[in-house]
Amino acid sequence: MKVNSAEIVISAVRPNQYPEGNLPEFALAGRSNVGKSSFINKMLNRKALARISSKPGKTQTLNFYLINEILHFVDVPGYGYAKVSKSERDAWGKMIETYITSREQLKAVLLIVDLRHPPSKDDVLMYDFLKHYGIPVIIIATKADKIPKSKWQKHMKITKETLELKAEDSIILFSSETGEGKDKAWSVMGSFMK
Ligand SMILES: Nc1nc2c(ncn2[C@@H]2O[C@H](COP(=O)(O)OP(=O)(O)OP(=O)(O)O)[C@@H](O)[C@H]2O)c(=O)[nH]1
Ligand SMILES: [Mg+2]
Repeated sequence: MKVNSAEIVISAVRPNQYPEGNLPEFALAGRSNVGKSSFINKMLNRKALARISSKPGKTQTLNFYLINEILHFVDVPGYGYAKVSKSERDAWGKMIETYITSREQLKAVLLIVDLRHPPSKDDVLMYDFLKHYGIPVIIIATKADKIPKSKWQKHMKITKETLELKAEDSIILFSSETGEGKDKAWSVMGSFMK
């Protein structure tokens, strides 16, 4: 897809702050620092629309981005960051659960995992949580540029097996450095927009 416009619409916590209207929506989930914001920027050809940081835990709210006036991307705060207090973690959990279970515009969750390592326990929990609520999932196995191409398929297999990926869900090898997987990601999202 050619991206002509991309803008942040709102940083929301509660449902009454979510954008109105019926545009299809795709949310990004994944471990803190795994590369969710970088994924959004690469998909949109923007250097820094979604804030990237070397410090984990940067994204704290649900950040809604409007793309080409036809869809929303939602950048979700990452999980698994050790230095987060229990009350912050609980608030995060509530915010995500409310969003996932109430947002009818949500077409699929893009679950970002690190291709270099097997999905973490938290990644597996998140995948199971999404499946429990019947949400379609697109696994984005990112940072592919950090391992040799010869190892890609082996790591993809480990990722699929660790998640026990369901047949209806897809997995896409990705790199925010090189743009690997970008066209495929747009095309899989497109199949949810018909
Ligand atoms: N080499 C390489 N580095 C990446 C890639 N994706 C992300 N990074 C780096 O990983 C770090 C974290 O990226 P972010 O996009 O901020 O991660 P995030 O998941 O949004 O993090 P939080 O918002 O804190 O949850 C940054 O230093 C990025 O430059 C990738 O595909 N390849
Ligand atoms: Mg982020």
